[in-house]
Amino acid sequence: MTQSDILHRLSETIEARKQADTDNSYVAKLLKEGQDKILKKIAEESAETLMASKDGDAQHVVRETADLWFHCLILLAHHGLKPEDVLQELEKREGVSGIVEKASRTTEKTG
Ligand SMILES: N=c1c2ncn([C@@H]3O[C@H](COP(=O)(O)OP(=O)(O)OP(=O)(O)O)[C@@H](O)[C@H]3O)c2ncn1[C@@H]1O[C@H](COP(=O)(O)O)[C@@H](O)[C@H]1O
Repeated sequence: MTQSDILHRLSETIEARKQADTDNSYVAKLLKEGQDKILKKIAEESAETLMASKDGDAQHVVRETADLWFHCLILLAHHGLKPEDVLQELEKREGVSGIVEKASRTTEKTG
């Protein structure tokens, strides 16, 4: 078992929470509240990550990024997606420099 398996296990838990009692589950409650509430949490956790970074506290950055990733997993589940979909996208991009990718987009527009 690798450490990255936690993303898979957590997404399975989140998926199962679609049927769970909202009184006993934070995830079930947030999924029930819907997209706007999930997006609000992501905005909050993003802002908290920015503030932790500006404070220069590395362990605080880790905790806030965990909150942010966790809420992004809930957003993916809301859309019927899994972390594997994002990991696949990152794999597709592997080895392609952002500078090269951006240049190819510019050429597409002007060419
Ligand atoms: N990883 C997490 C996790 N990270 C953060 N959180 C919760 O996310 C919330 C983050 O919100 P905030 O930090 O803004 O705290 P808050 O002020 O209480 O937030 P509000 O909801 O009141 O706005 C807190 O309630 C945290 O406890 C998490 N809750 C659950 N998980 C995982 O999800 C699984 C399922 O959780 P339940 O659905 O609650 O059983 C758990 O077993 C864990 O593995």
